[in-house]
Formats: sequence, structure tokens, C-alpha cells
Amino acid sequence: MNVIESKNLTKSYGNFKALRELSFTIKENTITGLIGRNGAGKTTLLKTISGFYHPTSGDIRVYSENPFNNLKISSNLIFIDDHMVFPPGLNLGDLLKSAEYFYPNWDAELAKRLFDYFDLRPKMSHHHLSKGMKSTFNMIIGLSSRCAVTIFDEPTTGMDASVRKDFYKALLKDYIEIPRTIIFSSHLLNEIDSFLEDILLIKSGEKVLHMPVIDLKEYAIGLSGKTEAVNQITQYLEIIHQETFGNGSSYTVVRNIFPDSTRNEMKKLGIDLLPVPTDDLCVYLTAKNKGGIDDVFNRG
Ligand SMILES: Nc1ncnc2c1ncn2[C@@H]1O[C@H](COP(=O)(O)OP(=O)(O)OP(=O)(O)O)[C@@H](O)[C@H]1O
Repeated sequence: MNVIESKNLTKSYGNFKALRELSFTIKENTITGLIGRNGAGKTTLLKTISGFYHPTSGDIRVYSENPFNNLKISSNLIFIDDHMVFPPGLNLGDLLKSAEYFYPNWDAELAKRLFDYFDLRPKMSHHHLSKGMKSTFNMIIGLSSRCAVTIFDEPTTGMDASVRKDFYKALLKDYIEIPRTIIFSSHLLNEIDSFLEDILLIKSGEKVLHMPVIDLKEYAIGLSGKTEAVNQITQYLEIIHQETFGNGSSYTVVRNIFPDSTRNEMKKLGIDLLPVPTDDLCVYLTAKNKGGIDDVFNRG
């Protein structure tokens, strides 16, 4: 069953299109990573799904309903980011209690256990928490709400590496116990791809690809060898990324769709075939040019 359906979704701020004709569907009980560079439109998309923004054109549906200002959707959907604002008069203990009234599936015991584990105290004020502690508290709210649709927009801001690791483990354990539809936006794909099922990659508000992580791992291949030999092979292939080195060798990333005969020819030419890590691939696929930052310094 599809929980989120986006059809030609466009969102403009004045004349600027932050989302452009985005079409995709997200199945129930999956963890999707929303990946894109700064300004790609991730927050805009997540806030449109969450019903904070009205699309400029196109359509967004959550459980077949328009999420904009929709109370039924908002009690089953939680949006967590690092800008969450809470009433200043309430301490953390009060905030957990009030969350219990708002979210029908709230798990108070899980909240308490996570609260204790991360050394948060009920009397603390949200205003006085450090950046990382705020993100940790927000994460506890996000997990304990057990909302059918749980959206984390860059949730790890300020968390140190050990807290991030604990968060990823907690998320996965809780998801296995109570499966739900989770969207997780992050710049740290190398940290999170182990628990993601699907990746939605966007660039300048447009969809680049949407596929299972397992398929993304096979999507491209890196060819490393003498530049002449690599160029001979890649002249008819779709090049995703290319780097040349001073010693006459180069590294070229191409789509992993060629016959065995080409693969054999590569071996004969001394070209090494290397897997391309998913985070590198996403960087290449969203780069302005095929050489990345190197092209800025290449004045030749
Ligand atoms: N309220 C707004 N008014 C005008 N432009 C906006 C507004 N919000 C976002 N934008 C612009 O829309 C584009 C997409 O922004 P958005 O915050 O959705 O990107 P993002 O992928 O979440 O970026 P980041 O990874 O840096 O958080 C950016 O160019 C941004 O400047």
C-alpha cells in the first residue's frame, strides 16, 4: 500500500521553484532516506508532506488525503527537525506528558527508558539544552510517538558520533518492533545507508532517482586505470564522474550496464573495476559537473 503519493509536485517561493514536478510514491512500512545537497529542496518536500505547505501545483497525498492543515493526518504524522519550538513554561517532563495526549500511539515507557539512557532529567528546560541534547530530546519524541508516518529532517544536528550511533540503533530496533513509514533526511549517507531500504535522491527540486539501497549499490561502477585505456572503453558509456591524475591514470564512474564482452575488454586493458560507495555516488549524481570541485581548479 502506498502511504505517500506525490504527483508533479511543484512548490515555489515567489518565482523560485524549490520543488519541480516531483512524482514518487512511498510504500507503507519502509525507511526512506531523502538525500540531496544543501538547498536541494528536502525540507520543502518534507514540510509539504507534513501539511505545513500548500503545493503550488501538482498533488501530494498522505493516506490518500491532502495533508495540508489536516488534523486526521497530523495526529498520525510527526515531523522532527532541529527548529522544534516548545512552550518555554514547560520542562522536559511536562513536554513528554503533553506528547502523550497528542499522539495516540505514544509509548511512555520507551520515552522514559530513552530519557534515562541519554541522561536527560524531567526538570530540565528545553531552552537550556545544548544543541546535541535538543536533538536527542527531539529524537525521543519522534521515536516514542510511534506515528504511522515519522519524518526526521536532519535530526542529528549537534549529536556526537556515539549518540548518533545509538540513535540509529534505537531507530532500527524500534522500527523492527513497530514497523512504520519513516523518512529520514541527512547529509551523512555513509552513516545511515545500513538501515535505509530506499533512497530518494533530489537535485535542485527534481528527482534524480528513487530506488532500493541494495540496487543503488549496483547502479554504477568505477573504472581505474591508464587514462587512454579508460577513455577507449568509456567513449560509448554514460559517464557519471571523471577524475584524472598527474601520473596518466584516471578514475571514471559509469552506469553499471554493459555486456560481459566489455567487462572482459576492460580486464585485458588493465582496468580495475571498483564498487562505488553509495554516498560518493550520490555526490557525483548531484554534482554540477562531472569533475566536481576539481573542475574549479582545472584551468588548463
Ligand atoms: N521560505 C522561503 N522563502 C524563499 N526561499 C526559500 C524558502 N525556504 C526555502 N527556500 C529556498 O528553497 C530552496 C530549497 O530549500 P530547502 O530548505 O528545502 O533545501 P534543503 O535541501 O532542505 O537544504 P539544506 O540541506 O541546506 O537544509 C533553497 O534554495 C532555499 O533557499
